[in-house]
Amino acid sequence: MSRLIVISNRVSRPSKGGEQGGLAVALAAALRQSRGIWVGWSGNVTEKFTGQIAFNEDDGVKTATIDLEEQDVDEYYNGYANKTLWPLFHFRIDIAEYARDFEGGYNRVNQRFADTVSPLVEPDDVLWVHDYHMIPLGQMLRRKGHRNRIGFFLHIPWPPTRLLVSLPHHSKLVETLFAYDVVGFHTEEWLESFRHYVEKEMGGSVDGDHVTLGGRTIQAIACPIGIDAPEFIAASKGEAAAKMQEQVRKSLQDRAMIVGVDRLDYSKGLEERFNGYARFLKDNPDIHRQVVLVQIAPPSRGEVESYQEIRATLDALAGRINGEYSDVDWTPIRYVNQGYPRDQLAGIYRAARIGLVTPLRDGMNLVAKEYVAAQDPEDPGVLILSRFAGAATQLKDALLINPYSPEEMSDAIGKALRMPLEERKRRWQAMMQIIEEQDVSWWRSAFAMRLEDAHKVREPQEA
Ligand SMILES: O=P(O)(O)OC[C@H]1O[C@H](O[C@H]2O[C@H](CO)[C@@H](O)[C@H](O)[C@H]2O)[C@H](O)[C@@H](O)[C@@H]1O
Ligand SMILES: O=c1ccn([C@@H]2O[C@H](COP(=O)(O)OP(=O)(O)O)[C@@H](O)[C@H]2O)c(=O)[nH]1
Repeated sequence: MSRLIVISNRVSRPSKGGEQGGLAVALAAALRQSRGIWVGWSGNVTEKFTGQIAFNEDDGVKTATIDLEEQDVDEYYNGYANKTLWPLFHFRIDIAEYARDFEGGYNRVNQRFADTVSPLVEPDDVLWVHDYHMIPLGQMLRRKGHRNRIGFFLHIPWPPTRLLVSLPHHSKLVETLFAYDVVGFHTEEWLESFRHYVEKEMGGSVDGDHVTLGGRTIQAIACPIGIDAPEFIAASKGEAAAKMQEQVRKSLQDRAMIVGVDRLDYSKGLEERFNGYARFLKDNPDIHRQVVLVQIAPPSRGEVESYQEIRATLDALAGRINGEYSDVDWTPIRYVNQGYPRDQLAGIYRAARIGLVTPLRDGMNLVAKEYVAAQDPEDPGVLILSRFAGAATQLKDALLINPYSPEEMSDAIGKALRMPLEERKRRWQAMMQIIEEQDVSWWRSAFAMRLEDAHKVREPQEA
């Protein structure tokens, strides 16, 4: 087995236990098996960039991290990644910011990562680069002479061509993807948009999974990420989950709970969700005191203005809805700005009659899969899912809705609350089958196999 080098903005530490995402779990297993290494930003800011690499080993996973300067964080992470690419790739060109400094900082930090990774790379290593923070990294590594297999996975949507062209130097950025051997997306829709851009905007060609530009052929594939299903099912039956479930149930006093769990991000559609729920309250005065929406929304990317704005909007909206509908002994929305470890989240999901997952646009959305996996098979809750989440392409037995429509959301909540046990079980079983079949290990192996094959394509190209 070749050694795996994973490179991503954030590096997860396995010993943090309950706070780990499925991605971290899957990659940690592969890194352990191959005695690989995970490279990324430490999350720390240093006065002057030194390039010094901090090596650590955490539960058998080796990590190599670097500190960044304040200007790097401003221009690369807060700037180009989260003020430019994130909104644009989530179709929000109205709030995307285009500044030369951001682009410069993004390229500078990617070059810092290339300089960090390069001396660690051995000829047989397989490299796997993750997400929109690191798009040009592969090209920078090729320029340093590395001929290894290098894959790239985009965890967020790929926007339609007519939106992508609003990015200054868009083709320069997209061209860098042709340094990779395999480029992965969560869904066929994002893949299709990528192919469309390459054909229409750059004059490239597409032949099945092979996409060619200027004599370079890469494999571009759709490969949806999954969760660590066995681990999550076990967590939902574990002690921490049971304790949390009991605590939540007691507080509900027999009311049906609707749960939302999202980073506090405008792409997650929280404003529209609150409005949809308010519409449900307006349409169903008889059910008022029988439901509670628990919205868990840990703050995210707080240095970015659009995130400060959505936070203020939601504070006001939750207050307004609660003010309008609350009674002395009932509050319709519990709005919680703190995060929970995943083993406790599993208990919260299990206590909820409805999982309300309504992003306006989302690469995948793992919360939707976790909600389903945490349910009691004998009495499962109902998932209401935005048709604009990547997860909707797999979880077709959820109640799929348009998150922009308060009426659709209101109707779906009513339908979910009334749904007979047999239908709930049937829908849950169908979703669970996919979640278990296409779990995170499946995702990792499927991508790794493509990367293995890709090398056979790459060699003749370079001969
Ligand atoms: O690192 P942050 O800036 O705090 O953001 C957290 C992560 O958010 C994004 O997640 C995406 O990846 C998920 C897994 O594939 C997917 O389910 C979800 O739809 C995406 O939004 C981001 O892409 C990650 O890089 C961030 O670490
Ligand atoms: O309080 C929280 C809220 C979320 N999460 C985890 O954060 C991830 C969110 O992933 P998702 O794909 O839904 O969205 P993203 O935030 O990556 O865009 C999921 O694994 C959640 O279990 C968590 O551990 N604690």
